[in-house]
Amino acid sequence: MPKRSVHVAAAAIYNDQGQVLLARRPSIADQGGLWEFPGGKLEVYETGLEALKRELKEELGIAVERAQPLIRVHYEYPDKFVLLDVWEVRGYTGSPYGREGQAVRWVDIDKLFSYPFPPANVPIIRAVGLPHAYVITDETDDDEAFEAMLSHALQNRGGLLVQLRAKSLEQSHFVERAQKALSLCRAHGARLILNGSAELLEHVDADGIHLTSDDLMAATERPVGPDKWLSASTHNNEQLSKAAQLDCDFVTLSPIRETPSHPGAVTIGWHDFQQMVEFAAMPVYALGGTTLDDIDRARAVGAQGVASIRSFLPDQDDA
Ligand SMILES: Nc1nc2c([nH]c(=O)n2[C@@H]2O[C@H](COP(=O)(O)OP(=O)(O)OP(=O)(O)O)[C@@H](O)[C@H]2O)c(=O)[nH]1
Ligand SMILES: [Mg+2]
Repeated sequence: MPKRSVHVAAAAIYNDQGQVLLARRPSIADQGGLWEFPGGKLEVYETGLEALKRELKEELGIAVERAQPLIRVHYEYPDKFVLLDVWEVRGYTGSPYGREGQAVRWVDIDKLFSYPFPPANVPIIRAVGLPHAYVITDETDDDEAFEAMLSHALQNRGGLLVQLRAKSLEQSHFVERAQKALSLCRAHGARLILNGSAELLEHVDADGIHLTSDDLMAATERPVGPDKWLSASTHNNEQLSKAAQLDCDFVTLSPIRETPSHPGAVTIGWHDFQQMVEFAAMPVYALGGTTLDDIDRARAVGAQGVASIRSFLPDQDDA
C-alpha cells in the first residue's frame, strides 16, 4: 500500500519574553509524549492558514490575528509522508490553554533543543531561533569605517544576524575585528557568525561559522558542534543537498536578482527560489540583489528572510 501523505499546519506562537508555546502530544496519539508545535491536519477544503486558525481554536482556545509563514518541512516517516506547514504567530486573542487536556508550556527559544520532539521538527526549531534579517559585512580594510557601519546597522534594526566577511584580512586582524564585532553584536542582541573555518571559534566565541560553497562541497563532516551554527553559501540544488547532508543549520541561496557588482549574472528569481526552498528542509535566506525591504516577499515564498550586503551600508537604507 502506498504511504499516505498528510499536510499539517502548525504554529510557533511567540510571546514578548522570547518564548514559544509548546504542547505535549497525548500519550495515546501517534508520537505520543513528544512535544510539538500546536496544530493539526488540513481538512480537504482548507488552506494552511485556515487549518491553522481552526486548530489553534480547537486545541488552545485562541483566535489567530497575525500569522506569517515560517518554514515548510517535508519529512518521510515509516508509515507516512508529512508536510509540516509552520507559521509564526505573533498576534492572537485569548489565553492559550490545553483545551484537549494536553500539557502546554512557554519555553525559552534557546532551550527548545532540550525538549523531545518528533524527528521532523529539527529544521523548525532552527527556524524559530533565527532572525529574518541578516546582514553580511562589506569588505573594508578600515577598522573605523567597519565599526561605524556595523554600529549603524545594529542601531537601525534589532535582533539582526550578522556575518563577518573580510577575506582580505590576515587571520590576526580578522580575529581582532571579530572580537570587536562580537561585543557590538552582544550589546544589541544580535547574533554573529564568522565567514571562515571552524578554527576561528577557538579565538572568538561567536555563534557559528559560514562556509563558502566551495568549502561546503569539499567538507566531509560537520566542522562545528551542535552548540554552534553552521551555515553555507549555496547557488543550486546540488549545494542545497550537500548542506542538508552536512547538517547545516541554515544557508543563503543566491543570486536572486542582478547586483551592481555582477551585472548580467544568471539569477535564480523568486519563482525558482520557491521551488528550491520547498524541499531544502532547512531555513534559507534569499541573497543577491535583495535588501531588507524584501523580507515579507521572501518569506511569502518560503525563505527564512533576506540576507544583504548593500543594506548594511548607511547610504543604502532606503534602497
Ligand atoms: N501538530 C504537529 N504535528 C507534528 C509536529 N511534528 C510532527 O512530526 N508532526 C506530525 O504531524 C502529524 C500531525 O497530526 P495530528 O495528530 O496533530 O493532527 P490533528 O491535530 O489534526 O489530530 P487528529 O487528526 O488526530 O485529530 C502527526 O503525524 C505528527 O506526528 C509538530 O510539531 N506539530
Ligand atoms: Mg494536533
